[in-house]
Amino acid sequence: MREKKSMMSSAIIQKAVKESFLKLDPRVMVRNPIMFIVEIGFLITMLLIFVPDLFGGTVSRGYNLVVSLILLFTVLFANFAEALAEGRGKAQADTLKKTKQDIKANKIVGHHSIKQVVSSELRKGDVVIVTQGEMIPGDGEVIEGLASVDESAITGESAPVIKEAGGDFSSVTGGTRVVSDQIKVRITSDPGESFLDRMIALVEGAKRQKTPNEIALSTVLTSLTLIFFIVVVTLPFFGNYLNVNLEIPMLIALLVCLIPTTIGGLLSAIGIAGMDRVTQFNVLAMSGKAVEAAGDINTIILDKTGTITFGNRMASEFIPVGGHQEKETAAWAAISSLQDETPEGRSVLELMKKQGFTHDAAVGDGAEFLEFKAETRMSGMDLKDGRKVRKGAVDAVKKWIVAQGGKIPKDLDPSSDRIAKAGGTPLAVAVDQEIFGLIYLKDTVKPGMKERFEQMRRMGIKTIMCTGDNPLTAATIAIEAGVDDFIAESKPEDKIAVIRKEQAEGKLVAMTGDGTNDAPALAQADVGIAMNSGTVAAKEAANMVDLDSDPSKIIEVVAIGKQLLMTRGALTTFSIANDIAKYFAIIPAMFMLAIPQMDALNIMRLGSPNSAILSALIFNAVIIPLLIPLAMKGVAYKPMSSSALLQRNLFFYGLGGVIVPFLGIKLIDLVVHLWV
Ligand SMILES: Nc1ncnc2c1ncn2[C@@H]1O[C@H](COP(=O)(O)OP(=O)(O)OP(=O)(O)O)[C@@H](O)[C@H]1O
Ligand SMILES: [K+]
Ligand SMILES: [Mg+2]
Repeated sequence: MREKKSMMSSAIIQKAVKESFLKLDPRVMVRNPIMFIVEIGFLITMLLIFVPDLFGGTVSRGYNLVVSLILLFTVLFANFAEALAEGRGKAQADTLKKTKQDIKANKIVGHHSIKQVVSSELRKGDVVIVTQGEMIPGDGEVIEGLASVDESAITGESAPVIKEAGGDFSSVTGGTRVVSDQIKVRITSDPGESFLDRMIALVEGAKRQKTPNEIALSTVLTSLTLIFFIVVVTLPFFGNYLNVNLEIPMLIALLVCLIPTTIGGLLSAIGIAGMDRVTQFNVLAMSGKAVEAAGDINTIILDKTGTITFGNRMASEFIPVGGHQEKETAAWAAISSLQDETPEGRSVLELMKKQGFTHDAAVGDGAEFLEFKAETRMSGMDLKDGRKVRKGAVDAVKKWIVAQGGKIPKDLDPSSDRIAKAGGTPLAVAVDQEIFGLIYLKDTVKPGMKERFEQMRRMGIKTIMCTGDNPLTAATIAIEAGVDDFIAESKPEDKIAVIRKEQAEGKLVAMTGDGTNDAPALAQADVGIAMNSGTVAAKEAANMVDLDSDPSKIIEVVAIGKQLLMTRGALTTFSIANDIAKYFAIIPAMFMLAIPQMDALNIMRLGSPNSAILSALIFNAVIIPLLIPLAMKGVAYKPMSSSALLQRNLFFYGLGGVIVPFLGIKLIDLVVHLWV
């Protein structure tokens, strides 16, 4: 995916040329009513080449030939724009399809036996073992072990990433390769529904649907076309009344010049290219609608761990409280983590070993494990002898202790505040009614966050950090990262509540997250961006997946969305403004053909009525390919408020749209007039 910087290869261009002819098929053309009318115009004038007086006209075969050729090229240019925009995605899809071969899989059957199957036989729920050097046969979740995985086939990033059971780094993608160790993976998708399948369909544009914005604009443009059609069709009656004979090819030329062919020809290319820019950015957008919504976002919700910080929260210190000893704190912390497969849990056991502490190994026998839940914000063990061991967020453990009639040691809060003020996460360790101490989980803010959030502020976007962590840690990280606001101790439902509240105020909300606990909020947000490193649940709930797992990339996604909306707006403005000049070229010419005394109307001083009409028509055709680069690359975007941008663009493309064709038509006429 990453080898895609070169904008257009000659292979893509060749293919697009071929496609532009194939798209002439009327069954394809009707989907674009504006260009379909041009195609009909082409067919009628072509007919007139052979039977010039079919409608009683006097226009020569040669003139009809020229008009019909210009119309043909107008349609071909529009088709070419669309085919070119589709081209890169199709080429990428071909590369991805090569990745998607049948992979050998070691499926676990029964209790311990392993059966070799091919990846296409795997179903949701199957468990496979993948060892160093092997390809992961399907999308899934690591349920046991830890391995480094080369995901370059999907993300283009060559550095391997660590995948491990439990926590937010457990999801693996089919078609990627394990480069060290061994993992047990539970398959989460049926054949044909994998991430790679979805990705292929996306870049191929197979499932491309028009966005609501696009549909609205198409409707307006089609209505405009209909109005012009009615005007042009009724013109001959006026002509009759004035005793002026208006020729059919001239009327067709007039109609084609008046209807918004520029935007009509480029509209779908703009949309496809916008989606493509997002993909080039290593973000998979499930719909164009999401990309456009990103362009209008007012608020962004981010989670803290793994999004703003690196998220590899490691235990770094045991801090005893209430007169206990460090070794007791370490031992109970370890016991609470014996079966805790989260990175946090495992780091507790590692720290205990590193610091030379031990715990009574027999304590864990026959104990019942309570896995970490975002709702309880605790994990632990119910021991066989009835004792309950817990570790978790300090406020959660405090509540648990109080509920059992226990007391909170005086030195707990000062110690936990010290950790929190340093940006760390304190976990309290408790047994029954007693708190033994704290675990200091360290985490670091990713570099460059402050600048990025500052950029968002300039775009007029508010950033809110939502974390399950305590208010003090949250405040420290919020200040360090430079977010506008934060919400601490938030459970999954609180994240949704924040989003709903913003939405109720009429705001469009984006959310980035990686955890299973983020999934509901990702679904509720107008734009939900999941990290590729995140859990399967998060990725399924979101409408975009960032393959690089870089949450700050949301800025670029917003910028691309804005750029897409702006490009469409700018070219629509340009297209409609354009028609004014054509009007001044064609209308006088038509009447001058019939009433030579109307020469005063020829304000553009064009060579002859016939050359004026051809020049306007040629300009109308060539402006489409000339604008293809702009449609594909998008108009320039700088972070500033939407209204300032809108004014700037209206001025630039509106005025430009009026002036450019006057110059263009005049120039073309200087040449065309030599022959006509
Ligand atoms: N394995 C664990 N055992 C016990 N408690 C934990 C464990 N992991 C995290 N916690 C506690 O639960 C809180 C919420 O953790 P979680 O990872 O769900 O946060 P979150 O809502 O995703 O927010 P963020 O990811 O932004 O920190 C943590 O701040 C921590 O205090
Ligand atoms: K036009
Ligand atoms: Mg999280």
